[in-house]
Amino acid sequence: MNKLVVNCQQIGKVYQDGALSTDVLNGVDLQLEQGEMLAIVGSSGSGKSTLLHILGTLDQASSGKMMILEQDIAALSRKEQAMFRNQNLGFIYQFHHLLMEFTALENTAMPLLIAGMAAKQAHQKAAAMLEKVGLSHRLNHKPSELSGGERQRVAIARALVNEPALVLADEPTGNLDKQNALKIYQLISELNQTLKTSFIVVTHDLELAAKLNKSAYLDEGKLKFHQQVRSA
Ligand SMILES: Nc1ncnc2c1ncn2[C@@H]1O[C@H](COP(=O)(O)OP(=O)(O)OP(=O)(O)O)[C@@H](O)[C@H]1O
Repeated sequence: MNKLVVNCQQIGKVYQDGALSTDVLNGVDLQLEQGEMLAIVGSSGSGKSTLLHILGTLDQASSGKMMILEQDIAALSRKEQAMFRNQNLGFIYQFHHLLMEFTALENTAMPLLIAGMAAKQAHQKAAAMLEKVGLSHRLNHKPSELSGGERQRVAIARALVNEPALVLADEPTGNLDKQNALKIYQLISELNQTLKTSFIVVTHDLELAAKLNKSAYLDEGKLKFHQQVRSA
């Protein structure tokens, strides 16, 4: 068995707002091996984004145990968690969240600069990653000068530039037409094959979900797995 990138046991999440308490997750178990790609589907409000935020160490579970890359996340301070995120995790959102005043190259280099890499080396790595996503001819374009699909590819390049072991994607194709959505899937799949990156993808797109190694749906606060559709 490959290394476990995610190992969660009985994750629970209750949002508490004064007297109002909302039970969202209620015993999520999840194991993901290095290089696996998991799709999570589920109805609106079932807790998909909540789970993704917890897995991304951006929010805390109310109960349960979570190991990411064999690290007990609860044992880390907030500062250590931020460093852990920067070094090990990548994030892709439905809306790209690129910085509008910066070019594709500068946006992509950002995680490396934050990690302390020298600007020249960071820009070289960013350019190489933008080439992988087919954008070497758009390095100096700002987000407003790129198409929707191109912006999403920059966001993917930025998520992958520091070679994270795990990428968490929230509706990565939700904002794209069918053709661009397919291109994004192909890109994710290629990067998964070449870099052995693991992906957890929250999506409403059942066609996309069916293409990944594993898929599960969130229901009544628990993850229920569909039969594995293809091996890693
Ligand atoms: N900060 C919060 N405080 C209280 N309740 C919250 C909070 N954040 C989310 N919720 C509730 O938790 C539930 C799950 O929300 P979440 O955003 O995780 O669902 P989702 O499955 O991602 O939905 P969608 O597919 O519509 O994006 C919802 O009922 C939501 O109202």
